[in-house]
Amino acid sequence: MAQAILDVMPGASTGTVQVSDPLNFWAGKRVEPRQQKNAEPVFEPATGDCFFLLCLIWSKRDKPLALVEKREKIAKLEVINNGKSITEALVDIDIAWQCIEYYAGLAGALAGQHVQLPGGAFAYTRREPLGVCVGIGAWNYPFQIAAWKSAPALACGNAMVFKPSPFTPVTAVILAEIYKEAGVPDGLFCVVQGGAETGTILCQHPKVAKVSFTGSVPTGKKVMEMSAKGVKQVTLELGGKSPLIIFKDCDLENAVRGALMANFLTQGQVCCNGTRVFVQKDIMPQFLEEVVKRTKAILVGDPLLDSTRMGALINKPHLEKVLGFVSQAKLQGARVLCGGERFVPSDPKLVNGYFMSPCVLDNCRDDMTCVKEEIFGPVMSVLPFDTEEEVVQRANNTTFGLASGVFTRDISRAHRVAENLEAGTCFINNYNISPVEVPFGGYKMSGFGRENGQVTIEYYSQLKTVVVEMGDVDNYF
Ligand SMILES: NC(=O)C1=CN([C@@H]2O[C@H](COP(=O)(O)OP(=O)(O)OC[C@H]3O[C@@H](n4cnc5c(N)ncnc54)[C@H](O)[C@@H]3O)[C@@H](O)[C@H]2O)C=CC1
Ligand SMILES: NCCCC(=O)O
Repeated sequence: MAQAILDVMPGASTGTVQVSDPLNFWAGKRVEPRQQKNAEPVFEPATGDCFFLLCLIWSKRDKPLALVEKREKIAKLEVINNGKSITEALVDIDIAWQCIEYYAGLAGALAGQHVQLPGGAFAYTRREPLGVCVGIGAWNYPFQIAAWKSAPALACGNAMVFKPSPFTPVTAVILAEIYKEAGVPDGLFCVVQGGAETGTILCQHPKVAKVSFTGSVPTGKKVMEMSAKGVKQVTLELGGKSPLIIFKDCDLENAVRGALMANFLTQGQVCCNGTRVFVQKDIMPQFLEEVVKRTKAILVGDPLLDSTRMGALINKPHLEKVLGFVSQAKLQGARVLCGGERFVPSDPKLVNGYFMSPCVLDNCRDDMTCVKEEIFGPVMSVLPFDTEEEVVQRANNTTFGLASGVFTRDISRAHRVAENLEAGTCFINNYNISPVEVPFGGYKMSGFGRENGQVTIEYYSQLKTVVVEMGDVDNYF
């Protein structure tokens, strides 16, 4: 069971862990897939070695041990599977735990409304579950995404079948076991492994009432299309190309920190990253000097070491894709101020890992591919601007709308810019913090629906109106 995986962890170091336990969770226990075919290797990003064989087809039809106690072990597994640094993985597990606590608390606060009607009649509303919800996760925050989707779903009385990304199948099943230990009835939270085919089966299943998806825009469109056929509700957390606007009156030190937070968490593989960094021309030289100095100082390497600040990208094709964006940016006239190359750590066991040096691009223009498309890697594009009006117009000139940020000491400007930016979140004088109390989700092609915050209850429940007559029926016939 989970212990089997978790018990190997105390002595674990990068390159030593092999996972052999089944990773599907059905009817209260780990189970092997019914058809053991199409096994695909899952690679450890830091070493490039296979550490698990995942069967992609699932044909099944038909006193709590706190998460906080398992925190470090889950974080280590997350690192081995995803490649992010242990420092970040621990934060991710904490956020997952806070999310579960938050919605467990909100469960008892679900309430309807009482409406008085003429003649003593009245009506009330009830929040009821939707039924079976499907969660489809991405590989950048495997455990956290499973928690963000399942916690509100279960709090509202639904069941959830969760499908992790086939690149990061390892930790969702541990969440299932934690729920079981906490008393969640068998079958209420299941984990099904697989890729597009499994995701399609889940989205098309007639007994599924809702799909909550995190991933790319093209796949999100397919999920929406399939769900539409069954009139299923959908939450879509898709990609982004978010603007971060830095005005000359900012606290420069904080703005630089914010730009790093906006670009380099999880090796830059974060949907809400502020990858278009607009800097007011007057402070461009100081900003670039400081941001480059700090970017060069980011320690890339073994993600299980406490000192490491940036680990490995998710897989080889993705690393090549990100490096390809940098090459294309150069061809289109961008200047690489630092990084943007494959990085080979000195530790021999990491030579085949998917590491790259974090990159800052200068001389960028709005029409460049690196400025228009989601790179999903550690690549920051810096763009100069003159006026507030101009920068807001340029910031909004994108089909995405997930997040945005502004650094300024002018409080009126900060709120005006926040109002005018077309994005689901605007950070003022910070970036990429994820308090569970705060709704998270997109505008435009970054999706719709929300995760986190009280409002998410509305996306995992339906409202029933009960009308009560206290007198005689008024009969027209
Ligand atoms: N919004 C975000 O947080 C994320 C965005 N991305 C973006 O997407 C790009 C591609 O990454 P992928 O992992 O291939 O993303 P993807 O969007 O294809 O996959 C996300 C999830 O959807 C599942 N899936 C794939 N095809 C499906 C289908 N037809 N029906 C139902 N489920 C399906 C996958 O198995 C995975 O669990 C990345 O390079 C990045 O730009 C990737 C991960 C997270
Ligand atoms: N902690 C932020 C998660 C955002 C994302 O899913 O990419």
